[in-house]
Parts: sequence; structure tokens; C-alpha cells
Amino acid sequence: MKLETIDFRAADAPQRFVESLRHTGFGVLSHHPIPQQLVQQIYQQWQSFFITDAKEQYLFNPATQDGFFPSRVSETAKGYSVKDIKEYFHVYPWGQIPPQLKTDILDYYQQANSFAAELLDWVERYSPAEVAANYREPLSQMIKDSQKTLLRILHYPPMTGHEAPGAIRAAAHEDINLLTVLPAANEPGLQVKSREGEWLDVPSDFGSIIINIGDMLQEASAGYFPSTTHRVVNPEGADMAKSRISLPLFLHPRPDVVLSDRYTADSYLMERLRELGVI
Ligand SMILES: O=C(O)CCC(=O)C(=O)O
Ligand SMILES: [Fe+2]
Repeated sequence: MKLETIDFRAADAPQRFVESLRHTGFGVLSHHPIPQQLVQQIYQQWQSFFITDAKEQYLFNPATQDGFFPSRVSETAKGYSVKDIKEYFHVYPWGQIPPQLKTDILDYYQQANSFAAELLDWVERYSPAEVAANYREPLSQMIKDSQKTLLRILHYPPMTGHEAPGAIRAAAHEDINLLTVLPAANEPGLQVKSREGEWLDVPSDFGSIIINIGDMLQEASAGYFPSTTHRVVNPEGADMAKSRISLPLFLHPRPDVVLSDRYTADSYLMERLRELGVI
């Protein structure tokens, strides 16, 4: 298995992109419409935010899940017992956002959502008829005006050497949502598990954007699109002293969207959050 970067502008980009999602759970796009300068600015602004104590004023609200999640409460991936080495902030347009960071992050939220709707249209267009027959409404409509789509700003701090044994930046997991849109981070580390069970580096050229399938699209497509296991490994050598910032947008349908005979988006999400131990 190989992950190839696809040029968004190419005539056959939609088809190649959906084939990549089908075979690897991931798709990597270059020359996409998301302004790289905006992404870079956001990385810098949030890096500064995470290294001050101001973040503690935005402690997450357990009922609504917006705000700052310190490393002391950070996620433990399904099936693991040690916490990931990370802290993060959950941005929803209706939620807590530091005022000085609001303009750029909401601009990005809006642009990434529009871009994602186009990618969901690609997915729908290249779903075989028998798979598309399972979609209860157009995929891009499932996320339209959704209050649940989550932009997470992740900060993986420099390694101290005092991490819990076995802990890594993000233990192997699958995403819960429909699709995840992730600009290449400022440092490498993201890996995807191939069908053969080996860990592959996800191409992370600064400027490209990475899209992966989440469990909800796997459920809605009756397994046609695989939600692939991925992780973020710890840096080694000189890179241990470096922070890593990343910016996944988790596309979540409106809660009432029917995913399958078994689940709505809401019942699915609640089950998974309980397993993660965050609610
Ligand atoms: O930091 C990354 O590159 C990926 C993060 C991730 O997989 C997640 O937060 O679900
Ligand atoms: Fe993930």
C-alpha cells in the first residue's frame, strides 16, 4: 500500500482521491484551496497560546465539550491504559474561543467546512450505486449547518523524558466522525496502518492536506469506506525538543442524521465518547 499525493486541480482528482480513500482510508491533496498562510498563522498563534497559563481560563465544559483539555485529562485511546501525550482545544463556533484567536480560527473553520462539503460530494459521486443507496441523505447535506463539527487544535509538547512508560503522542485509534480534514502538521509523526498491518508514514509535506475516513462514514457506507487506524509517534533525537501542532477538523453530521439501521449520528457519538472516557 502506498499513499500518493493527488493534485486537487487535476481533471481526474475526484476519482483518484475517492479510490485512495477506499483503498487506504486516507487521501492526500496538494494545490487545494485552503490558504497555507492562514494555516501557518494559526499554528503560530496557538503555539504561543499553549505555552502560557491563559489556556487554563478556558477549561473545557464537560457538558458541551468546548474549550481547553489539559494533558492531565487528555484522551486514552480505546483499548489503552496510558493517556496520550497531548493537550488540545476544541473550537466550535458557538463555544469558548480566546478573543484574540477568534478571527483566524473561525475563518479557517468556515473555509475548511466548505472544502469538506465539496470532498463529500466527490465521495458520493464515486460511491458505487449499491453503496450510495445506503446514504439516507446526500453526504454533504449531513454536515450542512451542523453544530457538531469540531475543530481541534492539538499541541504535542516537547518530550521531557518523564513520560509514562508506553505513552505516545496519539495512540492508535480510528476517528469517530464522517471525514477528517487535516492540514499537514508542522512536524512529522502521523502514521497509518496498512491492510497488511504495517505502519506507514503519511506524507506530510507542508502545504498538503490529509483527509481520512471516520467510523461514521464506514457505518453509513456499510463498510465500503474503511475507517483506518492511525497514530502519532514520538519524535526522536533533536526533534524531541520540538512541539508539534496539528489542526484536525472532524466533520460531524447533525445529531438527527440516520447513519444506518443501527445508529443515528447522536447515538453513535455518545457510545464512542463513553468508551473514550471523556463523558
Ligand atoms: O495530530 C495528528 O496529526 C493527528 C491527530 C489525530 O489523529 C486525532 O486527533 O484524531
Ligand atoms: Fe485521529
